[in-house]
Amino acid sequence: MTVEYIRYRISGDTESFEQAYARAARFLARAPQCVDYELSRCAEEPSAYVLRITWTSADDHLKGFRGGDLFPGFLAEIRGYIEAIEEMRHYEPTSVRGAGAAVPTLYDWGGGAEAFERLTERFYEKVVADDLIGPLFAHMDSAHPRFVAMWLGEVFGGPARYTEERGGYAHMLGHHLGKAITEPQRRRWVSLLADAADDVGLPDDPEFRSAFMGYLEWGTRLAVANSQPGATPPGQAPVPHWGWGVAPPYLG
Ligand code: HEM
Repeated sequence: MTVEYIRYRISGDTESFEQAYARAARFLARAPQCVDYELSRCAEEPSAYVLRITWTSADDHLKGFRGGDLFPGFLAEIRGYIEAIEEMRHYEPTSVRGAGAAVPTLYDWGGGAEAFERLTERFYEKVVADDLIGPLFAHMDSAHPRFVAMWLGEVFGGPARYTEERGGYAHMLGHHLGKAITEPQRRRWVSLLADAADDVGLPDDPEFRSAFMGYLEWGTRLAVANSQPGATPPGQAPVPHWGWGVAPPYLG
């Protein structure tokens, strides 16, 4: 991915400039090389604008988009502003990136470490009593519920305790390899965890529960695939960080 920044200084009619870009943006929206775009206006100096376009790669932009069918229509809309460009360059994103705390993490919303520990305690009480998946956990460590709470906490935006104290993704993966988990077992696992979430009073608002269940659906499908005989999943990978998706809590 590459990020293109185009800085403009518009002398005169800024409204026409914004309207021209609103029309040009229709071509960006249809371009498979374009990840996203945003035109921002300077608050301190309203004649200054920055257009940010994320492209799948610089080559995709320069050869794919510029050489493709959409470019002539795009250019026709904004040709009159080429003289007003002060900078037009590609930037490679660095590893310094992240989200602030304006939106709470699922971990905080869910109630933090204590809530996830209550959840897994209750969950594994149900698991060991279950005829379909109980036998898989017959030899589980008594600290297992706490370890899984640490994993879930880290995934949902809490401290990286599973990585720091337990070995991260590679360790979690090692526990699933060769277990040959079946689809009915996966479903039961998800269903018992959802029941446990109700039992211990995890938030039941639609936003939290849909994000929570989304992760469980994703994670359990991976667990099934990785547990099959002969599966060769990547041995090292980052612990996923799950967010709210398209429906964060409505904060007014
Ligand atoms: C989102 C899905 C899942 C997550 C996040 C998850 C998480 C984990 C973690 C973190 C461990 C290792 C705990 C430790 O450090 O000791 C573990 C072990 C294990 N998991 Fe999962 N798991 C998932 C799905 C499943 C499913 C669907 C099954 C089977 C139905 C399963 C069966 C097991 C078993 C049998 C172990 C080893 C237990 C033992 O210590 O004997 N997991 N899981």
